[in-house]
Amino acid sequence: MAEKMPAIMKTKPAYGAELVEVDVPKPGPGEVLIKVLATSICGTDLHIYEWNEWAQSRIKPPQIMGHEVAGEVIEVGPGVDTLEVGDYISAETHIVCGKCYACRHNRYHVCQNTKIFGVDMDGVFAEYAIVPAQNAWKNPKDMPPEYAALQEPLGNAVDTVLAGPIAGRSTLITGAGPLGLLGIAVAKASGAYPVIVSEPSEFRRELAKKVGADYVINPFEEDPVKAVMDITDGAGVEVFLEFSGAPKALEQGLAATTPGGRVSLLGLFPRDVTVDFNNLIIFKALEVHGITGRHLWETWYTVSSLIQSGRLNLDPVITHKYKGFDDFEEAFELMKAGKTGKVVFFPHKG
Ligand SMILES: NC(=O)c1ccc[n+]([C@@H]2O[C@H](COP(=O)([O-])OP(=O)(O)OC[C@H]3O[C@@H](n4cnc5c(N)ncnc54)[C@H](O)[C@@H]3O)[C@@H](O)[C@H]2O)c1
Ligand SMILES: C[C@@H](O)[C@H](N)C(=O)O
Ligand SMILES: [Zn+2]
Ligand SMILES: [Zn+2]
Repeated sequence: MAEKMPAIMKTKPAYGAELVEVDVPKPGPGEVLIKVLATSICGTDLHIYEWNEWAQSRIKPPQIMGHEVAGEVIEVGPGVDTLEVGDYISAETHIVCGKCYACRHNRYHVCQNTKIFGVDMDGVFAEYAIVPAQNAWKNPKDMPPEYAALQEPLGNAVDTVLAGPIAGRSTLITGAGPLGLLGIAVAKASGAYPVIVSEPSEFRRELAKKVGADYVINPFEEDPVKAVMDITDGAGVEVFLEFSGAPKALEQGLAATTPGGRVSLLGLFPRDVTVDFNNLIIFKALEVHGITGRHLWETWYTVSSLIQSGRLNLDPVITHKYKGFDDFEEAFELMKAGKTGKVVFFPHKG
């Protein structure tokens, strides 16, 4: 095996990243080394690339980027008895402590000591990467690597869509970025109807339709609340799923939700938001969920089963595939311009 490998690294506290040659790492106790078969770009990677305020406060360059991954175990570190060479795995990216108050209540998804690959330590945008054995998820051998890598963000979408009943429920999804598109796929596979999507980008509205949205709305050209009321005969939607992080979308979605309906919020807002709590939430008796990460490990079982069921329409979500990392800057710039769904790298060119 090679001793050096290419990796996309955040080398400096500034915009961008570099493709560098680094040593192939050695797995320490409790870790495995994987050959990365597929790895996809998350919005968080874009924030790190752009070096926004959040990235500046959290990331300590130099560091290999990336956290969504599928790979084959090629070396097992000391003390690992749950994995062996040849296993085909994906990874839960949250490394949880198992000791804090939340963990001891089985709320690992809100562990207060969470560390994340590619955020708090070297990540997976490389030919080989280290994964702690406790974070590995074994995949069926016939799952395509690009789907296997998508399981992590799919977990975010599954927790958002399935935070309450969805089958046969009218559903509004705001934001059809990569996460919202996965949300549409999960909602459709789970029997939601009609699925109404509000998204300003024409490119992404088209993708939303391909994934299965029943109606798409441009919120910059028509009033989404009126459009939802027209589609639902004045009732409003039973389920509102927020995937945009846009304050206006939150307000419109709450207004478009039927009294007694369910609201699940995944999108992260760029600043504090002001909402008319009395009229839009309390007097409407809405059920509101904040969504973060994935439930360990229930969500992974659901995600894996949904993919294996063949009912998730994922192909239109994956808009860009790259062999190797040579064109990584193009990939990030396209994603930044909103001209992509999910972008997947296959690090090994052969
Ligand atoms: N809570 C979590 O654990 C978690 C995990 C991953 C991502 N996120 C967040 O989820 C959100 C979605 O992630 P993504 O990668 O798809 O982001 P993204 O920025 O690519 O997608 C957001 C989409 O919302 C659209 N949008 C903008 N204004 C809108 C409006 N007024 N109404 C409707 N749509 C609007 C944009 O055009 C874009 O397509 C982000 O805010 C991200 O930070 C949260
Ligand atoms: C870090 C973030 O991007 C990751 N996808 C999560 O679920 O938490
Ligand atoms: Zn992510
Ligand atoms: Zn913990």
